Amino acid sequence: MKILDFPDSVRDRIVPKVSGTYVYRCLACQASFDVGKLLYTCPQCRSVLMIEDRDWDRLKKTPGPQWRQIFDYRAMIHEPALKGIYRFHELLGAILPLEAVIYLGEGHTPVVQANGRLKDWAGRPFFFKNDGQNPSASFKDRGMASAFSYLNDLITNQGLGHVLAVCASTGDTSAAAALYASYFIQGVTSAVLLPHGKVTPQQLSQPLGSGARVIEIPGVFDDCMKIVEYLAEQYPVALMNSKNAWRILGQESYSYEIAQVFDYNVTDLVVTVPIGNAGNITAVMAGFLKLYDLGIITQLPWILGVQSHHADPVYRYYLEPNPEKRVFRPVTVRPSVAQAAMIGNPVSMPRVVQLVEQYRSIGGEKAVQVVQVTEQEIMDAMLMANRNGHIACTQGGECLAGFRRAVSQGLLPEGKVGVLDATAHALKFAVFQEKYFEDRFEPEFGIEPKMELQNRPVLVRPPEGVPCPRPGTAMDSESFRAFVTATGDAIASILGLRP
Ligand SMILES: N[C@@H](CCOP(=O)(O)O)C(=O)O
Repeated sequence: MKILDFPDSVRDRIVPKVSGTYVYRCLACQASFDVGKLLYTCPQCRSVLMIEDRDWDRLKKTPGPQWRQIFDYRAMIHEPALKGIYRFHELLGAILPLEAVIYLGEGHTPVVQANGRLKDWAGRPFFFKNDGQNPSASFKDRGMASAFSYLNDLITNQGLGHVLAVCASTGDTSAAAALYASYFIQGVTSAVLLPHGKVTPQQLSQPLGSGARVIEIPGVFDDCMKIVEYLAEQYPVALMNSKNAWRILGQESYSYEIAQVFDYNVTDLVVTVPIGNAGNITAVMAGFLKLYDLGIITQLPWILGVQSHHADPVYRYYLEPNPEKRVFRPVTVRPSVAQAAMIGNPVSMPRVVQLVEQYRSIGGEKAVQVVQVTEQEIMDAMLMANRNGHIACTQGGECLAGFRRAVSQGLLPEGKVGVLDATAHALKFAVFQEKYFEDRFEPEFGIEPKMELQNRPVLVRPPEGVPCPRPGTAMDSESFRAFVTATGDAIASILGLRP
């Protein structure tokens, strides 16, 4: 749609202008710092940072209904920079000129309703939001679009020289960082740090294919994270993990899209996310709080965080009902099929603590809840989902298992509707499906495959004496007919077909 075709009420707001004053805000000491340079922790007290718009209140001059119109109409303009997360430019990147935006097709992922069978299994109606349909096949692309657009602005407009983008990863973050870095013609290269043997082959192939330097170390993600934090403190590198507050801003788009898809009526929704490094739940809460503050939504949806019993520090923290008595203790993780969330010391924990408090102060105690699920539940739920038309990864399975668990524990009253985060594409985690189907899980996972959820290929050969096709060798038509008939009949018998 051309600018002149938009209604007068929104026309001059469709293409956003640079506005606002962004600062890094330290969550502990409240000091603020210029966003003109890369910063990941507070130089004064070393706590994590969030990005704050000092001129936020200017956005309140636009009433909520008008914001909704602007965002809805913006979906109709053919401007690449506004096709992805920057449809919500004013909320997550107001200081960035559109020319700096890196758009690789991220965002606006499908929201797919569960069919009746799956709804009954879960106990409540729900939708999956398929973030595996992002360009590198996970939700991390949202945050990377933001962090790399910011880098692009520093390079093109603020004289930053060559940047080495580094990250620690369980797989998805590295795939996304390497993909976005590879888009730059000059100025940015990437190096990713992975725990050796704890990333699926599909995930390992992604940064390799994008040309990143891939470094593996013994240990788990938490160990890799400590090393990249050290690198970011000691060397001139750009840290692309969600410790980087620009990542959080981009991931807020997940909430904005949910609000938009549900016509900004999110009152009954239970937005369900797995918790790993906790950047995602941070961004989701921050996003809905911003929408609420601007009157774009009138009530906050509930948030349900889910953790495996093999990596559950956040769940344990909130087990203590008295906020005064809560103490955060990192845990030593055990093997998890929800490998992306196999994290014992989430870097965003201080952000979570503050945002949960803020969120609950508006939405009530139940507005944020955290549940724990078993590895068995995660696998069973993922397979159930995918047998009912979805493409959920193991973390998507974790969400469904958590949602179902919350229903069975009476945490989600009648009338609530889930929106579950399928954080990555199922294909990235196919190894766990294979282990389940072939009953090859190592004992520490504690997973007993259920026969009704297993599936194996069946090799059908024609009976002795019937010729078989061989690659590169032509068959005469009579032999080929004999092969088709014998094999077809054998398959029909397996499938129980009658002529
Ligand atoms: N699961 C993550 C872990 C790192 O996450 P980040 O969002 O903090 O960068 C991954 O895919 O690596």
